[in-house]
Amino acid sequence: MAASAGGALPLRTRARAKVNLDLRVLGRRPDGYHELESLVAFAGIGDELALDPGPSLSLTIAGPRAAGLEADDRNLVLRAARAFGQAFPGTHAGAFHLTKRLPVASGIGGGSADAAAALRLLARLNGIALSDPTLREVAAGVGADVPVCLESRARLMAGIGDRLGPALRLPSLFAVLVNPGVPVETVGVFRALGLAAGDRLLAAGGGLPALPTSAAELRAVLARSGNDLAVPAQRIAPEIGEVLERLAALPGSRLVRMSGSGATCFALFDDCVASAAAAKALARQRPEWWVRATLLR
Ligand SMILES: C[C@](O)(CO)[C@H](O)COP(=O)(O)OP(=O)(O)OC[C@H]1O[C@@H](n2ccc(N)nc2=O)[C@H](O)[C@@H]1O
Ligand SMILES: Nc1ncnc2c1ncn2[C@@H]1O[C@H](COP(=O)(O)OP(=O)(O)OP(=O)(O)O)[C@@H](O)[C@H]1O
Repeated sequence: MAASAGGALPLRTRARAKVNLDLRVLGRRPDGYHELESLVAFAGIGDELALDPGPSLSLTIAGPRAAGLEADDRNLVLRAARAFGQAFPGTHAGAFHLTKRLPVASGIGGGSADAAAALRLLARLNGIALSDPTLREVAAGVGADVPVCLESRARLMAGIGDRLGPALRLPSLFAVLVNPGVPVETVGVFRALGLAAGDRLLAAGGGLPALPTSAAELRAVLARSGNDLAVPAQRIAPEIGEVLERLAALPGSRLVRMSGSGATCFALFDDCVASAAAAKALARQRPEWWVRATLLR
């Protein structure tokens, strides 16, 4: 991208994929939203967002996953930027350019990561701290996953995504992420869970007993939990069943799970040699699927 009219180079940030390492649904609030508890990590892969500071707000989109994603007012980058402008009157914006690499509506929060990336760039441009309470409110107003994506650090997420624990230094996990190419809308998966508003099922488990010091220890902790949205998501997208089966059958696959509301699933491996070989083998089996080896941390 060329330098902006004022000579300043565009600001850039990576919008990393969010992965729910586990996810418990505790109940449904009277307003219809679901109370969750989830250990969230972030992948090395993601979209990229650039901001060329200037007088008017705009968005262009390119990249391998841009097809079908409109740069209109519904786009989460523009929604986040408008909400920022309303919360911080008189601040500067400019021309955003999004390179879309993550599959859309896939349970790894691509749109939320893009919205959070827009807020990070606007905060940097206008000298606002990421810890600013108004910025956090803006993030929560754009979407449930946006607050955790603001810093994109591993942490426990609770409430409807608005209660965040401290950033965690998790052991790095060697993962393969797989999406079968079926978009799954989050709202439908929560609906398929079938809870009535006001249903309160479980008390919060309180998260990790102690911070695991090795990937094997973390995997052992994760093996005791799951993703409560996997069963309703499979009713909507039965392909998820095949993704989980194929991931589990790969040599060296240690733990297999769906992220968020699906359909992206992940498998964990001992090292990058095993995860790279597994990704290659699965891409050969199912060339039309989105398959990526990456580090989660
Ligand atoms: C499933 C997760 O991805 C886990 O990280 C998130 O909870 C979903 O986050 P998100 O995609 O940012 O969700 P939003 O765009 O805010 O909400 C989409 C819809 O999902 C439902 N929703 C979302 C979050 C939540 N805790 N309870 C809900 O019931 C609501 O019907 C909402 O209208
Ligand atoms: N920049 C964007 N990138 C992706 N989706 C966007 C964007 N802007 C708006 N959307 C819309 O937001 C919806 C959710 O997309 P997203 O890719 O964030 O889903 P997701 O990965 O399932 O999210 P989550 O894991 O947070 O539930 C889609 O219907 C999509 O059309």
